[in-house]
Amino acid sequence: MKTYDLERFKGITVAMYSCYDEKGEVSKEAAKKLARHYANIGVNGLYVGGSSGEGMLQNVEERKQTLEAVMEEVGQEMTIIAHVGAPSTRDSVELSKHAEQVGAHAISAVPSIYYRLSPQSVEHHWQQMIDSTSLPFIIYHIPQTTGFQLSKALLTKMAAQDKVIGVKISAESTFELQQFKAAGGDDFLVFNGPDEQYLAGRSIGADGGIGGTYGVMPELFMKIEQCYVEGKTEEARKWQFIVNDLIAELLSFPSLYGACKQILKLRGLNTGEARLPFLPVPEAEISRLEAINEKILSYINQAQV
Ligand SMILES: CC(=O)N[C@@H]([C@@H](O)[C@H](O)[C@H](O)CO)[C@@H](O)CC(=O)C(=O)O
Repeated sequence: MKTYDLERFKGITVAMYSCYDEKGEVSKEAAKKLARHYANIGVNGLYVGGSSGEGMLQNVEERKQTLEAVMEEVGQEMTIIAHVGAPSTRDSVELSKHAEQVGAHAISAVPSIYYRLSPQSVEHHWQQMIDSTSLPFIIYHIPQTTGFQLSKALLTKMAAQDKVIGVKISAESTFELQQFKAAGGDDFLVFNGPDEQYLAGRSIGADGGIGGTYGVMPELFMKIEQCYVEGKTEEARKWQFIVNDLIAELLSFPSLYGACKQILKLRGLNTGEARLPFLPVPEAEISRLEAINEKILSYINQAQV
């Protein structure tokens, strides 16, 4: 049995978008406002500095500032997972130590990116972070961006450590999710990554989900979760299908992050532009996005979680 409190990580965790000012610099103020918004809705946790959080497009200092803002605002109310993965092990360890200093509840990391690494290198990279703090560690498996295919053998080896409490799987295979859950065992958490298959992930063994599009409609994912827990399968499917149509529309913009951040802006939560190379919503497409925002708000109203 793991010695960490695993319950606190279950449920809906928003992969929080980055927050910048008008000059494109990290805005602690905007990050606090956004984090507060999610806390007020009743979201369980935040995943800070991951893919949606553009951690890989920020330097170490910017990543620290973002995490500090979130911890200062909601660190006592929500479960905060700090994504500390960086191309170099050195930066990843520095971010891990910082996450512990500011009180994050767990650290998480992708394998190092750009270079094609051996499983031994990735294991060593992760182990350096794990050994640098007393925090629990969540593996972030996203092979479509990192190019690293995590094997069941390496997952099983890592999961044997008390500190390695789970894996966030953004690969689109529920088979793999189920296999990783089986390999990790009952006291090993599996987080669904693809938002389009939250319900499928839960049904096949995920303990919760971490997702980027949750950021503009956490209430709808909380609704799916509520229906799932209450055994209302048909209703859960209905909401998942609604969410999927919305995600399909969001994915039709030049960048998903740009579209989601523009939606937040329409709601008075100005998080700045997505950082380049992620493109903002073109001026000519703003009215289409406004219509999508209205649709999402109307579904949120109907969901009433
Ligand atoms: C490949 C990818 O970026 N997947 C996203 C999803 O939230 C994704 O944006 C969503 O399912 C829409 O396709 C998450 O799994 C990533 C995530 O949670 C993160 O921001 O770290």
